[in-house]
This record gives sequence, structure tokens and C-alpha cells, in this order.
Amino acid sequence: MSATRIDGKAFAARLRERVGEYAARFAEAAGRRAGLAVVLVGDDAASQVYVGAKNKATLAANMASFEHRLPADTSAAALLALVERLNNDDNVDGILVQLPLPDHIDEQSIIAAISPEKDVDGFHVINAGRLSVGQSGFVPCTPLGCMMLLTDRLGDLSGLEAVVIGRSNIVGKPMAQLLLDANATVTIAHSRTKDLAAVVRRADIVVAAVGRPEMIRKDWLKDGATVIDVGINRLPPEPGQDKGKLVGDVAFDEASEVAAAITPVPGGVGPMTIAVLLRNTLVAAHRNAGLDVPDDL
Ligand SMILES: Nc1nc(=O)c2c([nH]1)NC[C@@H]1CN(c3ccc(C(=O)N[C@@H](CCC(=O)O)C(=O)O)cc3)C=[N+]21
Repeated sequence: MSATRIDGKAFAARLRERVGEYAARFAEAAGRRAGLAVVLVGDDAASQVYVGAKNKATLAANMASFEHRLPADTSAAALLALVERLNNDDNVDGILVQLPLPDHIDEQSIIAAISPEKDVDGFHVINAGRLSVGQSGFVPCTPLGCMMLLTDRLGDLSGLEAVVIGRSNIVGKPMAQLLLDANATVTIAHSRTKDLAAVVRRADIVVAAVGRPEMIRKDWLKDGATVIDVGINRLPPEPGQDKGKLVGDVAFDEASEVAAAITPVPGGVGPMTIAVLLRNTLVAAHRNAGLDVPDDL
């Protein structure tokens, strides 16, 4: 048996295409483009790459992109002042402050300063609270993208056993909420879970978000499970290579022998994150402009 490879990259491309069409209509109706502001503090190489990719994708989807690159020694006060300026800028519908921030800046206080109506990452406590009590708000991009892939594959998730491995505020917890809202039976497992392999073996749906390269092995999986791999880990380079290989939290090749379907890394969940970010930004734009949000956005 060999699992179906869930093509997140292709799914994301279709989503970006749809967002681009709606964004063009939005610009017509509102007399301005939907706008996303991305703030990057410091010169982390991986973050530079992501921010560049977000900028390109935003423009390609007929939206305006406002990039703010600040030096690593930027003070919290200066960053807060920028966030405040973006909160009050009518051309900015979504604000994303790239994480992680340098150690001298408290991330929670910066996220708290973002207007919840512009918090397209869904990281603000107001949006986390809305998700946990079932009110509409912004849902973090990565878990929402995972849900799109899951419902596309499986349809109704009612009664399925889902195991989320990882309990972060950004992925694990909101992922569990979304699965619960979809009537799955949800377990959140983590580094202290006893007999993690046995817990995972019960799952019809496995969402791996631990950040440990290839930790989830073939013998941890139930036959026919659907596996969503959120991990993006770079292995140390082999001699003669300058960059190590990118791998997920799941040992892809061996897991493919048991799973019914599995997302690859790269080309799985990662591209969905950016596509959903654009989608959330366009939803924000409609709300900010007092326009109805299209149903299939
Ligand atoms: N406020 C904030 N919001 C974020 O959403 C956020 C953030 N901070 N900080 C960093 C992480 C990381 N992140 C990724 C987005 C896309 C890919 C992606 O598209 N990856 C591709 C290519 C990976 C590669 O080649 O390097 C793939 O998996 O196929 C990966 C990672 C968003 N993040």
C-alpha cells in the first residue's frame, strides 16, 4: 500500500487563484486594494525568505503589500508605535508581525497591541477566545489550512479519532478546537504524553506539530490513517552540501506504507499557510469596508 500524497502546494495555488479573483472584485467595489502589512524585526535568514514569499503572493493576489523591515535592536516602544500606526491606517486590512521576535521584545504585548479586526494571524487573545467559544474571528492560518486539506480529503469528520501532537498556541491548540468544532474526537498529545505511539495509533487523523524531524514512525500509525505533517525541520547538511534537507515531523517514506494519505514536506502544509493568510486578509478587508464576505472565500 502506498499513501496518496496530499498536494498542499496545488491546493494552495487554487486557493490563491480564488482569493485573487475576489480581491480584484473587492478593489472594484471598495475603490482600493485589500492591504496586508508584514513587519519583520531583525535579519533572521529564514524569516527574510518567508516575508519575501508573502510579499510576492500578496501582490500576485491583487492585494497591496506593505513591508516593514526593522533592525534587530528596534525597541518594543518603536515596534508598538508602528503597530499603532498600522491599526489606524485605512489601507491596511491585515497586520502580521513575523515571529519569533528578538529576545528583548515581549511577543505577547506586541500581539496584544494589534487590532483584533486586523489580526489575520489569529494570534490575539480576542481571536483565540472567539475560536474557543465558537464566535467568528480570525483563525490561525496553519491550522485552518490543515482543516481545508482534511475536509477536502475526508468530507465529514464526525466521530473520527483525531490526535494532535503538539500544544502550541499557534498550531496545536487551535487545530484541536477546529477538529472539535467539526465533531471529531480529539486528543492533544505532547512531549509528556505517556506511550505516545499507542495514543497516535488510535488516530484516524494525525496532525503532527512537534518540531522534531521524522519523529513519527510507521509503526505509530493505524492502517489507513490520514496524516497532516506541520513540521518543517532542516536536517544538518550532508558532507558536500551547503544546506540540509527539509523534512517534516513524520518519517514520510515509511509512513506512506501505512497511511491512506499524507502531506509531504515541503509542498504540504507550508504553502497553505500563506494562501490562508491572503484569504484571512481579504476577509478582513470585506469586514473593514462593510462588504459581505463571499461564502466560498
Ligand atoms: N506572525 C507569523 N505568522 C506566520 O504565519 C509565521 C511566522 N510569524 N513566523 C514564521 C512561520 C513560518 N511560516 C511558514 C510559512 C510558509 C512556509 C512554506 O511555504 N513552506 C514551503 C517551503 C519551505 C522552504 O522551502 O523553505 C513548504 O513547506 O513547502 C513555511 C513556513 C509562517 N510563519
